[in-house]
Amino acid sequence: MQYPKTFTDRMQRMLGEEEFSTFLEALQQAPPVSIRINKAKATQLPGLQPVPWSETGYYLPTRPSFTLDPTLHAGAYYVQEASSMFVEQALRQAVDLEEPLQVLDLCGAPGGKSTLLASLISADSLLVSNEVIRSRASILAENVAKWGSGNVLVTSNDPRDFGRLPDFFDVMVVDAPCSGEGMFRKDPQAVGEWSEENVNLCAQRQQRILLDVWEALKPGGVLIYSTCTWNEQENEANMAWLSEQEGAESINLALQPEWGVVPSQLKGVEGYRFYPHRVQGEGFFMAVVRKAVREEAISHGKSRKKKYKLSIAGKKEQALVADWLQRPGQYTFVQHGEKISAIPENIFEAADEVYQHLYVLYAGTELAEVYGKKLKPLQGLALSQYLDRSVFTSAELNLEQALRYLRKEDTCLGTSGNDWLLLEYKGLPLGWAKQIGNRLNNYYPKEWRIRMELPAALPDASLVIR
Ligand SMILES: C[S@@+](CC[C@H](N)C(=O)[O-])C[C@H]1O[C@@H](n2cnc3c(N)ncnc32)[C@H](O)[C@@H]1O
Repeated sequence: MQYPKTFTDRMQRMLGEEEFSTFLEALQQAPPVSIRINKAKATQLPGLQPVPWSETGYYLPTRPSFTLDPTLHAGAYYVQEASSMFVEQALRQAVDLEEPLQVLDLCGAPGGKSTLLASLISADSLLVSNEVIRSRASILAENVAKWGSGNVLVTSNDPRDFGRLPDFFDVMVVDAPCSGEGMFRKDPQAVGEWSEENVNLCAQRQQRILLDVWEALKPGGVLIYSTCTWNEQENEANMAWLSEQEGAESINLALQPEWGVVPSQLKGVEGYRFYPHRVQGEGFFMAVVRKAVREEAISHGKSRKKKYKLSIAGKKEQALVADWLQRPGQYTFVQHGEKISAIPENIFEAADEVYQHLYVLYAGTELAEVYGKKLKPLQGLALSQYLDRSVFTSAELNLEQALRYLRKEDTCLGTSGNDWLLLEYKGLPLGWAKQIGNRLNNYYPKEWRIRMELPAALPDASLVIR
């Protein structure tokens, strides 16, 4: 692979002659494959090598066909590049995760950081997972629903819209769009798209994004900034600029030497660099800063609102869905058109505030759609970590049946009746089917279906154990 000369010259200056050659060698190696498991759905994987800075990340010895593993579709794990799991250290070291928090993941799609954040924050915390590009926001909503934590709102707004929520978030993750130098090994197309001019454009865009959302961070709140590129402009220089411009203070993280993470400093702000010859992972940069606390705290409209944007579901509808989730008393059931969703009661006020100002695509746990006097259970419920499975009739599928179901093919299990059936694979719910006599109607969401043709021989590729 040929890399642009301005890029290699800069990396050589940055790393020095000797280290630069090991760096170039590492770029020729196959990228490692890693996953992060959803502890609420799957157990730890003792046979696999852990990602050192993550409690739930593992390396796989080879790349399986993830599409053919129904447990991935069940939200039991997420395929995530190992370096980016380092966000976990920022959360664990710089934030009190026991506290109820309002967290924003600004550049959220496809959902690697969001699903990680959802696993780390407490059940009383709200995660707003945003993605400005609408088509990508739908993929984000799909991955959030599969993860099933129920305390996430997926929004699709431009960063500037967050100015409507001043001093709202305790924590913000800005995993900014960047020039992607750290992805050169994994994605050769990134090499073709790279230019010095694009680096400058990215750096300017990142500054704009940071300024746009800064107002939404509470004084004393924590910003986690990351990119998957190595040039200083998009990384340390942007953080130093933010610190000068807005008085942000650097938060320094404790590093284990064996991790191989390289700390960097510019104008008092510390950053963390990931190089493929030092870590098992792709190129990555992260820095953590705290917004200065103002002398005078500004009141931010905590007074009780008169009119809520969210509508509470009718008593009749609430009674029908109330026992579908474990601990139903902890939720507020809301209705939007035909759809009934559950929002944890403790985050209802904050969720409503988000609804007042942003475009919300997915909220909490989508439970059911009302049709006539009946309810149709929704995919969000099947994948919820809090689904009360004892309420529904379920059926275990074998691998081929599970994959055919996920392809949205018609399925026949030799059952009969007219119930809703929760279809499972290895004890993990995949979705719903409706029995009509001895026929089964497949209710898997059509936008989520597997499009790949099934191979003649199906290997049991499932990675996790329930
Ligand atoms: C590095 S990716 C995010 C990856 C994601 N955080 C994850 O861990 O899966 C950057 C995201 O920023 C979005 N984006 C592009 N332009 C943007 C802009 N002007 N403001 C905010 N986000 C933008 C992209 O669509 C992309 O999804």
